[in-house]
Amino acid sequence: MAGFRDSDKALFPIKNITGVLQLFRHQLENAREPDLALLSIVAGIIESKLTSRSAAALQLCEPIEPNSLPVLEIHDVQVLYEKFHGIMKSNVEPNKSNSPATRDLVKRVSDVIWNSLTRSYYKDKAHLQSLYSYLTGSKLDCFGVAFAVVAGCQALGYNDVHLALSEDHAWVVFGEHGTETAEVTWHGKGNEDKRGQEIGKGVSSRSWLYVNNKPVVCTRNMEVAALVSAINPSLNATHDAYEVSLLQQELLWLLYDLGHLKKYPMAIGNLGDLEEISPKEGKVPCKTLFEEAITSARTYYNNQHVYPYTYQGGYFYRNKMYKEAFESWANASDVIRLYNYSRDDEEIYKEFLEIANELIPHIMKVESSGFSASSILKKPECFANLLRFYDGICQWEEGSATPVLHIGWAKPLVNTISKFDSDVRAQVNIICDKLEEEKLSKKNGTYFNNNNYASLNQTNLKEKDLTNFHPSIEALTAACSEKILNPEY
Ligand SMILES: CC1(C)CN=C(N2CCN(c3ncnc4sc(C(F)(F)C(F)(F)F)cc34)CC2)S1
Repeated sequence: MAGFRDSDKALFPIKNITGVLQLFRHQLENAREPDLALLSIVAGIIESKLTSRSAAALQLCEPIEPNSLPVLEIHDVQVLYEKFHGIMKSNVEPNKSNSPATRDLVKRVSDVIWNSLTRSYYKDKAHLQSLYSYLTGSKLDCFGVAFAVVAGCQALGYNDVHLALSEDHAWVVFGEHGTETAEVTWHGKGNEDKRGQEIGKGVSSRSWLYVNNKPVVCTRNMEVAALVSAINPSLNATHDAYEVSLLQQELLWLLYDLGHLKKYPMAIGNLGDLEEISPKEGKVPCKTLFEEAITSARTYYNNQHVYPYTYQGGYFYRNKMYKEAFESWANASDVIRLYNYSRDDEEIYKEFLEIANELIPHIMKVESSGFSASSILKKPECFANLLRFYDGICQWEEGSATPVLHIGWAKPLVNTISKFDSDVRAQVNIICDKLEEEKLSKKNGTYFNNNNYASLNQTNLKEKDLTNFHPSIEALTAACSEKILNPEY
Protein backbone atom coordinates (compact mmCIF):
# COMPACT_ATOMS: atom_id res chain seq x y z
CA MET A 1 0.00 0.00 0.00
CA ALA A 2 1.21 3.49 -0.70
CA GLY A 3 0.40 6.23 1.70
CA PHE A 4 1.54 9.34 3.46
CA ARG A 5 4.15 7.79 5.74
CA ASP A 6 5.97 9.23 8.75
CA SER A 7 9.18 9.19 6.72
CA ASP A 8 7.45 11.45 4.15
CA LYS A 9 6.08 13.72 6.84
CA ALA A 10 9.58 14.14 8.25
CA LEU A 11 10.58 15.93 5.01
CA PHE A 12 8.14 18.78 5.68
CA PRO A 13 8.01 21.77 5.72
CA ILE A 14 9.41 21.88 2.18
CA LYS A 15 11.08 25.22 1.45
CA ASN A 16 12.89 24.64 -1.87
CA ILE A 17 13.26 22.46 -4.95
CA THR A 18 15.72 20.20 -3.15
CA GLY A 19 13.04 19.39 -0.62
CA VAL A 20 10.56 18.45 -3.33
CA LEU A 21 13.20 16.26 -5.01
CA GLN A 22 13.79 14.49 -1.69
CA LEU A 23 10.08 13.73 -1.30
CA PHE A 24 9.81 12.38 -4.85
CA ARG A 25 13.05 10.39 -4.50
CA HIS A 26 11.84 8.97 -1.18
CA GLN A 27 8.54 7.94 -2.78
CA LEU A 28 10.24 6.45 -5.85
CA GLU A 29 13.08 4.60 -4.10
CA ASN A 30 11.11 2.94 -1.33
CA ALA A 31 10.00 -0.65 -1.78
CA ARG A 32 6.31 0.22 -1.75
CA GLU A 33 4.87 2.07 -4.72
CA PRO A 34 4.82 5.86 -4.97
CA ASP A 35 1.63 7.51 -3.77
CA LEU A 36 0.14 9.25 -6.84
CA ALA A 37 -2.34 11.35 -4.85
CA LEU A 38 0.37 12.70 -2.53
CA LEU A 39 2.77 13.60 -5.35
CA SER A 40 0.07 15.11 -7.57
CA ILE A 41 -1.18 17.30 -4.71
CA VAL A 42 2.37 18.47 -3.87
CA ALA A 43 3.21 19.25 -7.52
CA GLY A 44 -0.15 20.97 -7.96
CA ILE A 45 0.22 23.20 -4.87
CA ILE A 46 3.69 24.36 -5.93
CA GLU A 47 2.60 24.97 -9.54
CA SER A 48 -0.46 26.90 -8.35
CA LYS A 49 1.46 29.09 -5.91
CA LEU A 50 4.14 29.92 -8.50
CA THR A 51 1.91 30.51 -11.52
CA SER A 52 -1.14 32.19 -10.02
CA ARG A 53 -1.84 35.84 -10.83
CA SER A 54 -0.44 37.03 -7.52
CA ALA A 55 2.74 35.04 -8.19
CA ALA A 56 2.99 36.61 -11.62
CA ALA A 57 2.72 40.10 -10.15
CA LEU A 58 5.25 39.22 -7.46
CA GLN A 59 7.68 37.75 -10.00
CA LEU A 60 7.57 40.86 -12.14
CA CYS A 61 8.32 43.30 -9.33
CA GLU A 62 10.79 41.42 -7.15
CA PRO A 63 12.16 38.05 -8.36
CA ILE A 64 12.16 35.61 -5.45
CA GLU A 65 15.64 34.31 -4.50
CA PRO A 66 16.64 31.37 -6.76
CA ASN A 67 15.66 27.79 -5.92
CA SER A 68 13.26 29.03 -3.26
CA LEU A 69 9.61 28.01 -3.13
CA PRO A 70 6.69 29.16 -1.03
CA VAL A 71 6.94 27.11 2.16
CA LEU A 72 4.93 23.90 1.81
CA GLU A 73 3.48 22.93 5.20
CA ILE A 74 2.42 19.36 5.84
CA HIS A 75 -1.03 20.55 6.90
CA ASP A 76 -1.78 22.02 3.44
CA VAL A 77 -1.02 18.63 1.89
CA GLN A 78 -2.68 16.45 4.52
CA VAL A 79 -6.05 18.24 4.30
CA LEU A 80 -6.24 17.67 0.57
CA TYR A 81 -4.87 14.11 0.78
CA GLU A 82 -7.51 13.14 3.36
CA LYS A 83 -10.19 14.90 1.29
CA PHE A 84 -9.29 12.79 -1.77
CA HIS A 85 -9.29 9.54 0.21
CA GLY A 86 -12.59 10.62 1.78
CA ILE A 87 -14.25 11.21 -1.60
CA MET A 88 -13.07 7.81 -2.86
CA LYS A 89 -13.86 5.73 0.21
CA SER A 90 -17.28 7.28 0.77
CA ASN A 91 -18.34 6.45 -2.79
CA VAL A 92 -16.53 3.21 -3.62
CA GLU A 93 -15.84 -0.01 -1.67
CA PRO A 94 -12.07 -0.29 -0.89
CA ASN A 95 -10.36 -3.45 -2.15
CA LYS A 96 -10.37 -5.57 1.00
CA SER A 97 -9.72 -8.86 -0.80
CA ASN A 98 -6.80 -7.51 -2.83
CA SER A 99 -8.50 -8.71 -6.02
CA PRO A 100 -8.07 -7.21 -9.50
CA ALA A 101 -10.38 -4.36 -10.48
CA THR A 102 -13.48 -4.99 -12.59
CA ARG A 103 -14.86 -2.84 -15.40
CA ASP A 104 -17.70 -1.81 -13.07
CA LEU A 105 -15.22 -0.66 -10.43
CA VAL A 106 -13.19 1.37 -12.94
CA LYS A 107 -16.37 2.95 -14.31
CA ARG A 108 -17.58 3.72 -10.73
CA VAL A 109 -14.32 5.53 -9.93
CA SER A 110 -14.50 7.40 -13.25
CA ASP A 111 -18.13 8.39 -12.43
CA VAL A 112 -17.11 9.70 -8.99
CA ILE A 113 -14.51 11.98 -10.57
CA TRP A 114 -16.71 12.86 -13.55
CA ASN A 115 -19.81 13.75 -11.49
CA SER A 116 -17.85 15.90 -9.04
CA LEU A 117 -16.43 18.20 -11.73
CA THR A 118 -17.71 21.74 -12.22
CA ARG A 119 -20.59 21.66 -14.71
CA SER A 120 -18.99 23.79 -17.40
CA TYR A 121 -15.51 25.31 -17.57
CA TYR A 122 -12.82 25.98 -20.21
CA LYS A 123 -11.32 22.48 -20.52
CA ASP A 124 -8.13 23.55 -22.33
CA LYS A 125 -7.02 26.00 -19.65
CA ALA A 126 -3.59 25.47 -18.09
CA HIS A 127 -3.09 24.03 -14.58
CA LEU A 128 -6.13 21.71 -14.64
CA GLN A 129 -4.08 18.49 -14.67
CA SER A 130 -3.42 17.81 -10.95
CA LEU A 131 -5.41 16.54 -7.97
CA TYR A 132 -4.82 19.99 -6.44
CA SER A 133 -6.98 21.45 -9.23
CA TYR A 134 -9.57 18.72 -8.71
CA LEU A 135 -9.74 19.10 -4.92
CA THR A 136 -9.70 22.90 -4.75
CA GLY A 137 -11.45 23.86 -8.00
CA SER A 138 -13.35 20.72 -9.09
CA LYS A 139 -11.78 21.15 -12.52
CA LEU A 140 -9.66 18.68 -14.49
CA ASP A 141 -8.51 18.48 -18.12
CA CYS A 142 -8.84 15.25 -20.06
CA PHE A 143 -5.45 13.90 -18.89
CA GLY A 144 -6.26 14.98 -15.33
CA VAL A 145 -9.45 12.89 -15.24
CA ALA A 146 -7.59 9.76 -16.37
CA PHE A 147 -4.81 10.39 -13.86
CA ALA A 148 -7.33 11.01 -11.04
CA VAL A 149 -9.05 7.69 -11.82
CA VAL A 150 -5.74 5.82 -11.51
CA ALA A 151 -4.85 7.69 -8.30
CA GLY A 152 -8.35 6.94 -6.95
CA CYS A 153 -7.99 3.24 -7.70
CA GLN A 154 -4.61 3.24 -5.95
CA ALA A 155 -6.18 4.93 -2.91
CA LEU A 156 -8.83 2.17 -2.88
CA GLY A 157 -6.20 -0.57 -3.09
CA TYR A 158 -6.69 -1.59 -6.75
CA ASN A 159 -3.05 -1.70 -7.79
CA ASP A 160 -3.72 -3.36 -11.13
CA VAL A 161 -5.28 -0.20 -12.58
CA HIS A 162 -2.69 1.70 -14.64
CA LEU A 163 -2.57 4.69 -16.97
CA ALA A 164 -2.31 4.03 -20.73
CA LEU A 165 -1.13 6.92 -22.89
CA SER A 166 -1.20 7.54 -26.63
CA GLU A 167 0.18 10.80 -28.05
CA ASP A 168 -3.13 12.62 -27.57
CA HIS A 169 -5.35 10.51 -25.31
CA ALA A 170 -5.29 8.63 -22.02
CA TRP A 171 -7.20 5.61 -20.76
CA VAL A 172 -6.63 2.77 -18.23
CA VAL A 173 -5.62 -0.88 -18.30
CA PHE A 174 -6.64 -3.26 -15.51
CA GLY A 175 -7.43 -6.90 -14.60
CA GLU A 176 -5.39 -9.92 -13.59
CA HIS A 177 -3.09 -9.70 -16.64
CA GLY A 178 -3.42 -5.93 -17.12
CA THR A 179 -4.94 -6.59 -20.52
CA GLU A 180 -8.43 -5.16 -19.94
CA THR A 181 -8.83 -1.59 -21.23
CA ALA A 182 -11.38 1.13 -20.46
CA GLU A 183 -12.06 4.68 -21.51
CA VAL A 184 -12.29 6.88 -18.39
CA THR A 185 -12.18 10.42 -19.80
CA TRP A 186 -13.28 12.41 -22.84
CA HIS A 187 -11.29 13.31 -25.94
CA GLY A 188 -11.39 16.44 -28.06
CA LYS A 189 -14.27 18.85 -28.48
CA GLY A 190 -17.88 17.93 -29.05
CA ASN A 191 -17.21 14.19 -28.94
CA GLU A 192 -19.50 12.06 -26.79
CA ASP A 193 -17.29 10.43 -24.14
CA LYS A 194 -16.96 6.62 -24.36
CA ARG A 195 -16.27 6.09 -20.66
CA GLY A 196 -16.50 2.47 -19.53
CA GLN A 197 -16.06 1.07 -23.06
CA GLU A 198 -13.00 -0.92 -24.00
CA ILE A 199 -10.52 0.71 -26.36
CA GLY A 200 -11.70 0.59 -29.97
CA LYS A 201 -11.27 -2.51 -32.03
CA GLY A 202 -13.10 -0.90 -34.95
CA VAL A 203 -12.01 1.86 -37.32
CA SER A 204 -10.81 4.03 -34.44
CA SER A 205 -8.07 1.50 -33.74
CA ARG A 206 -6.44 2.43 -37.05
CA SER A 207 -6.41 6.14 -36.16
CA TRP A 208 -3.25 7.78 -34.79
CA LEU A 209 -5.23 8.59 -31.62
CA TYR A 210 -4.85 4.98 -30.45
CA VAL A 211 -1.32 4.54 -31.88
CA ASN A 212 -2.18 1.19 -33.49
CA ASN A 213 -2.63 -0.25 -30.00
CA LYS A 214 0.94 0.60 -28.97
CA PRO A 215 0.22 2.97 -26.06
CA VAL A 216 2.62 3.75 -23.24
CA VAL A 217 1.29 1.45 -20.50
CA CYS A 218 2.54 2.98 -17.25
CA THR A 219 3.96 1.43 -14.12
CA ARG A 220 3.44 3.43 -10.92
CA ASN A 221 6.85 5.07 -11.46
CA MET A 222 5.86 5.99 -15.05
CA GLU A 223 2.61 7.45 -13.72
CA VAL A 224 4.82 9.73 -11.60
CA ALA A 225 6.67 10.61 -14.83
CA ALA A 226 3.31 11.43 -16.45
CA LEU A 227 2.32 13.78 -13.60
CA VAL A 228 5.75 15.43 -13.75
CA SER A 229 5.48 15.79 -17.56
CA ALA A 230 2.08 17.37 -17.04
CA ILE A 231 3.51 20.06 -14.73
CA ASN A 232 2.80 23.30 -16.59
CA PRO A 233 5.19 26.19 -15.78
CA SER A 234 3.31 28.78 -17.86
CA LEU A 235 2.59 32.05 -16.07
CA ASN A 236 0.81 33.48 -19.12
CA ALA A 237 0.91 33.10 -22.92
CA THR A 238 4.50 34.36 -23.12
CA HIS A 239 6.23 33.65 -19.82
CA ASP A 240 7.03 30.56 -17.74
CA ALA A 241 7.60 30.55 -13.99
CA TYR A 242 11.33 29.81 -13.81
CA GLU A 243 11.16 27.81 -10.55
CA VAL A 244 8.39 25.54 -11.85
CA SER A 245 10.32 24.87 -15.05
CA LEU A 246 13.49 24.10 -13.06
CA LEU A 247 11.55 21.81 -10.69
CA GLN A 248 10.04 19.92 -13.66
CA GLN A 249 13.49 19.55 -15.24
CA GLU A 250 15.07 18.28 -11.99
CA LEU A 251 12.21 15.82 -11.40
CA LEU A 252 12.49 14.52 -14.98
CA TRP A 253 16.26 14.01 -14.47
CA LEU A 254 15.51 12.13 -11.22
CA LEU A 255 13.09 9.86 -13.10
CA TYR A 256 15.51 9.53 -16.04
CA ASP A 257 18.42 8.55 -13.77
CA LEU A 258 16.22 5.96 -12.02
CA GLY A 259 15.40 4.47 -15.46
CA HIS A 260 11.69 5.31 -15.37
CA LEU A 261 11.67 7.21 -18.68
CA LYS A 262 13.11 4.33 -20.75
CA LYS A 263 9.72 3.38 -22.19
CA TYR A 264 8.24 6.89 -22.24
CA PRO A 265 9.35 8.75 -25.41
CA MET A 266 7.29 11.91 -24.79
CA ALA A 267 8.74 12.36 -21.29
CA ILE A 268 12.27 12.06 -22.72
CA GLY A 269 11.28 14.60 -25.37
CA ASN A 270 9.92 16.97 -22.71
CA LEU A 271 13.25 16.71 -20.88
CA GLY A 272 15.04 17.40 -24.18
CA ASP A 273 13.01 20.59 -24.70
CA LEU A 274 13.85 21.79 -21.17
CA GLU A 275 17.56 20.91 -21.61
CA GLU A 276 17.71 22.86 -24.88
CA ILE A 277 16.57 25.96 -22.99
CA SER A 278 18.94 25.53 -20.00
CA PRO A 279 21.35 22.58 -20.22
CA LYS A 280 22.25 20.93 -16.89
CA GLU A 281 25.95 20.34 -16.17
CA GLY A 282 27.15 16.76 -16.62
CA LYS A 283 23.99 15.52 -18.28
CA VAL A 284 23.57 14.07 -21.79
CA PRO A 285 22.87 16.88 -24.28
CA CYS A 286 19.34 17.52 -25.55
CA LYS A 287 20.27 16.23 -29.04
CA THR A 288 21.01 12.84 -27.48
CA LEU A 289 17.74 12.91 -25.53
CA PHE A 290 15.75 13.42 -28.75
CA GLU A 291 17.61 10.46 -30.27
CA GLU A 292 16.87 8.35 -27.17
CA ALA A 293 13.16 9.18 -27.44
CA ILE A 294 13.18 7.92 -31.04
CA THR A 295 15.07 4.75 -30.04
CA SER A 296 12.54 4.15 -27.26
CA ALA A 297 9.60 4.50 -29.68
CA ARG A 298 11.29 2.18 -32.19
CA THR A 299 12.21 -0.37 -29.52
CA TYR A 300 9.03 -0.52 -27.44
CA TYR A 301 6.27 0.83 -29.66
CA ASN A 302 7.12 -0.61 -33.08
CA ASN A 303 7.87 2.91 -34.35
CA GLN A 304 4.16 3.81 -34.33
CA HIS A 305 4.65 7.14 -32.54
CA VAL A 306 5.06 10.45 -34.42
CA TYR A 307 6.06 12.91 -31.68
CA PRO A 308 9.63 11.63 -31.12
CA TYR A 309 10.44 12.73 -34.69
CA THR A 310 8.69 16.08 -34.35
CA TYR A 311 10.51 16.75 -31.05
CA GLN A 312 13.77 16.13 -32.94
CA GLY A 313 12.67 18.03 -36.06
CA GLY A 314 11.66 21.02 -33.96
CA TYR A 315 15.10 21.01 -32.29
CA PHE A 316 16.91 20.92 -35.66
CA TYR A 317 14.63 23.66 -37.02
CA ARG A 318 15.22 25.99 -34.07
CA ASN A 319 18.95 25.43 -34.45
CA LYS A 320 18.91 26.06 -38.23
CA MET A 321 19.93 22.46 -38.97
CA TYR A 322 17.50 22.32 -41.88
CA LYS A 323 18.83 19.24 -43.70
CA GLU A 324 18.49 17.24 -40.47
CA ALA A 325 15.02 18.71 -39.83
CA PHE A 326 13.82 17.47 -43.24
CA GLU A 327 15.00 13.96 -42.35
CA SER A 328 13.23 13.99 -38.97
CA TRP A 329 10.00 15.23 -40.54
CA ALA A 330 10.23 12.63 -43.33
CA ASN A 331 10.64 9.98 -40.62
CA ALA A 332 7.57 11.38 -38.84
CA SER A 333 5.70 11.11 -42.12
CA ASP A 334 6.78 7.48 -42.54
CA VAL A 335 4.96 6.79 -39.26
CA ILE A 336 1.71 8.56 -40.11
CA ARG A 337 1.49 7.02 -43.58
CA LEU A 338 0.45 3.69 -42.03
CA TYR A 339 -2.58 5.21 -40.27
CA ASN A 340 -6.02 6.15 -41.50
CA TYR A 341 -6.82 9.80 -40.86
CA SER A 342 -9.87 10.13 -38.65
CA ARG A 343 -11.72 13.07 -37.10
CA ASP A 344 -10.03 12.30 -33.77
CA ASP A 345 -6.58 13.00 -35.24
CA GLU A 346 -6.81 16.81 -35.39
CA GLU A 347 -3.78 17.33 -33.14
CA ILE A 348 -1.36 15.48 -35.40
CA TYR A 349 -3.01 16.99 -38.49
CA LYS A 350 -2.22 20.45 -37.08
CA GLU A 351 1.34 19.33 -36.42
CA PHE A 352 1.91 18.23 -40.03
CA LEU A 353 0.07 21.30 -41.36
CA GLU A 354 2.39 23.62 -39.40
CA ILE A 355 5.49 21.78 -40.66
CA ALA A 356 4.31 21.77 -44.29
CA ASN A 357 2.78 25.24 -44.46
CA GLU A 358 4.80 27.26 -41.96
CA LEU A 359 8.15 25.72 -41.06
CA ILE A 360 9.23 24.34 -44.47
CA PRO A 361 8.17 27.51 -46.37
CA HIS A 362 10.14 29.58 -43.82
CA ILE A 363 13.21 27.42 -44.44
CA MET A 364 12.82 27.76 -48.23
CA LYS A 365 12.52 31.53 -47.87
CA VAL A 366 15.67 31.97 -45.80
CA GLU A 367 17.58 29.40 -47.88
CA SER A 368 16.66 30.85 -51.28
CA SER A 369 17.81 34.34 -50.28
CA GLY A 370 21.46 33.17 -50.09
CA PHE A 371 23.26 31.32 -52.92
CA SER A 372 25.84 29.43 -50.87
CA ALA A 373 26.96 26.09 -52.31
CA SER A 374 26.07 24.55 -48.98
CA SER A 375 22.45 25.61 -49.40
CA ILE A 376 19.97 22.82 -48.89
CA LEU A 377 18.62 23.73 -52.34
CA LYS A 378 21.73 22.08 -53.76
CA LYS A 379 21.33 18.92 -51.71
CA PRO A 380 19.43 16.04 -53.40
CA GLU A 381 18.88 14.29 -50.05
CA CYS A 382 16.91 17.35 -48.93
CA PHE A 383 14.70 17.11 -52.00
CA ALA A 384 14.37 13.36 -51.42
CA ASN A 385 13.36 13.79 -47.78
CA LEU A 386 10.85 16.48 -48.70
CA LEU A 387 9.23 14.12 -51.23
CA ARG A 388 9.17 11.38 -48.57
CA PHE A 389 7.55 13.85 -46.15
CA TYR A 390 4.83 14.89 -48.60
CA ASP A 391 4.29 11.35 -49.85
CA GLY A 392 3.68 10.09 -46.33
CA ILE A 393 0.94 12.64 -45.84
CA CYS A 394 -0.60 11.63 -49.16
CA GLN A 395 -0.53 7.97 -48.15
CA TRP A 396 -2.04 8.88 -44.78
CA GLU A 397 -5.00 10.22 -46.72
CA GLU A 398 -5.26 7.13 -48.89
CA GLY A 399 -8.08 4.89 -47.79
CA SER A 400 -9.16 7.29 -45.02
CA ALA A 401 -12.75 8.33 -44.62
CA THR A 402 -11.68 11.91 -44.00
CA PRO A 403 -9.53 13.80 -46.56
CA VAL A 404 -6.26 15.33 -45.39
CA LEU A 405 -5.02 17.45 -48.26
CA HIS A 406 -6.75 20.51 -49.69
CA ILE A 407 -5.69 23.34 -51.97
CA GLY A 408 -4.09 25.12 -49.00
CA TRP A 409 -1.45 22.37 -48.95
CA ALA A 410 -0.68 22.49 -52.67
CA LYS A 411 0.73 26.04 -53.05
CA PRO A 412 3.42 25.74 -50.34
CA LEU A 413 4.17 22.24 -51.61
CA VAL A 414 4.68 23.35 -55.24
CA ASN A 415 6.64 26.41 -54.12
CA THR A 416 8.92 24.22 -52.06
CA ILE A 417 9.57 21.54 -54.69
CA SER A 418 10.11 24.09 -57.44
CA LYS A 419 12.91 25.74 -55.45
CA PHE A 420 15.13 22.74 -56.34
CA ASP A 421 16.81 22.95 -59.74
CA SER A 422 16.35 20.06 -62.18
CA ASP A 423 20.03 19.09 -61.91
CA VAL A 424 19.56 18.61 -58.13
CA ARG A 425 16.31 16.73 -58.61
CA ALA A 426 17.95 14.55 -61.23
CA GLN A 427 20.32 13.23 -58.56
CA VAL A 428 17.48 11.66 -56.64
CA ASN A 429 16.89 8.08 -57.61
CA ILE A 430 13.52 6.81 -56.51
CA ILE A 431 13.83 3.08 -56.41
CA CYS A 432 10.31 1.76 -56.72
CA ASP A 433 10.56 -1.45 -54.89
CA LYS A 434 8.07 -3.69 -53.21
CA LEU A 435 8.75 -3.15 -49.53
CA GLU A 436 8.18 -5.92 -47.00
CA GLU A 437 4.46 -6.20 -47.21
CA GLU A 438 3.84 -6.65 -43.49
CA LYS A 439 5.64 -3.36 -42.91
CA LEU A 440 3.49 -1.34 -45.25
CA SER A 441 0.36 -3.42 -45.42
CA LYS A 442 -1.80 -0.57 -44.39
CA LYS A 443 -5.33 -1.64 -43.87
CA ASN A 444 -7.29 -4.43 -42.21
CA GLY A 445 -4.58 -7.02 -42.47
CA THR A 446 -4.82 -7.75 -46.20
CA TYR A 447 -1.68 -7.21 -48.24
CA PHE A 448 -1.46 -4.40 -50.70
CA ASN A 449 1.15 -4.44 -53.39
CA ASN A 450 2.94 -1.43 -52.18
CA ASN A 451 5.15 -0.16 -54.90
CA ASN A 452 6.87 2.43 -52.89
CA TYR A 453 10.41 3.64 -52.75
CA ALA A 454 12.77 1.73 -50.54
CA SER A 455 15.72 4.00 -50.61
CA LEU A 456 16.80 7.26 -52.10
CA ASN A 457 20.21 7.24 -53.74
CA GLN A 458 21.85 9.87 -55.85
CA THR A 459 21.79 8.37 -59.30
CA ASN A 460 19.78 9.52 -62.30
CA LEU A 461 16.15 10.18 -61.77
CA LYS A 462 14.01 8.13 -64.12
CA GLU A 463 10.84 10.12 -64.78
CA LYS A 464 8.80 6.94 -65.15
CA ASP A 465 9.74 5.94 -61.60
CA LEU A 466 7.76 8.84 -60.25
CA THR A 467 4.60 7.03 -61.18
CA ASN A 468 4.88 5.05 -57.97
CA PHE A 469 4.37 8.05 -55.78
CA HIS A 470 0.93 9.00 -54.69
CA PRO A 471 -0.79 10.54 -57.77
CA SER A 472 -0.90 13.98 -56.18
CA ILE A 473 2.88 13.98 -55.64
CA GLU A 474 3.40 12.84 -59.23
CA ALA A 475 1.07 15.53 -60.54
CA LEU A 476 2.70 18.22 -58.45
CA THR A 477 6.23 17.14 -59.34
CA ALA A 478 5.28 17.12 -63.03
CA ALA A 479 3.79 20.56 -62.58
CA CYS A 480 7.03 21.70 -61.00
CA SER A 481 9.23 20.31 -63.76
CA GLU A 482 6.83 21.83 -66.28
CA LYS A 483 7.17 25.16 -64.49
CA ILE A 484 10.94 24.84 -64.36
CA LEU A 485 11.25 23.75 -68.01
CA ASN A 486 8.94 26.50 -69.26
CA PRO A 487 9.47 29.47 -66.99
CA GLU A 488 6.56 31.36 -68.54
CA TYR A 489 4.29 28.43 -67.44
C1 LIG B 1 6.85 17.59 -30.42
C2 LIG B 1 5.70 18.18 -29.64
C3 LIG B 1 4.84 19.07 -30.53
C4 LIG B 1 6.22 18.99 -28.47
N1 LIG B 1 5.44 18.67 -27.32
C5 LIG B 1 4.66 17.65 -27.37
N2 LIG B 1 3.92 17.15 -26.39
C6 LIG B 1 4.03 17.74 -25.07
C7 LIG B 1 3.88 16.77 -24.02
N3 LIG B 1 2.89 15.76 -24.22
C8 LIG B 1 2.85 14.71 -23.33
N4 LIG B 1 3.96 14.53 -22.61
C9 LIG B 1 4.02 13.50 -21.75
N5 LIG B 1 3.01 12.64 -21.56
C10 LIG B 1 1.89 12.82 -22.26
S1 LIG B 1 0.45 11.89 -22.21
C11 LIG B 1 -0.33 12.86 -23.34
C12 LIG B 1 -1.72 12.55 -23.75
F1 LIG B 1 -1.81 11.24 -23.96
F2 LIG B 1 -2.00 13.24 -24.85
C13 LIG B 1 -2.74 12.91 -22.71
F3 LIG B 1 -2.52 12.16 -21.65
F4 LIG B 1 -3.97 12.68 -23.21
F5 LIG B 1 -2.60 14.20 -22.42
C14 LIG B 1 0.43 13.88 -23.77
C15 LIG B 1 1.73 13.85 -23.16
C16 LIG B 1 2.16 15.77 -25.47
C17 LIG B 1 3.03 16.04 -26.62
S2 LIG B 1 4.71 16.92 -28.92
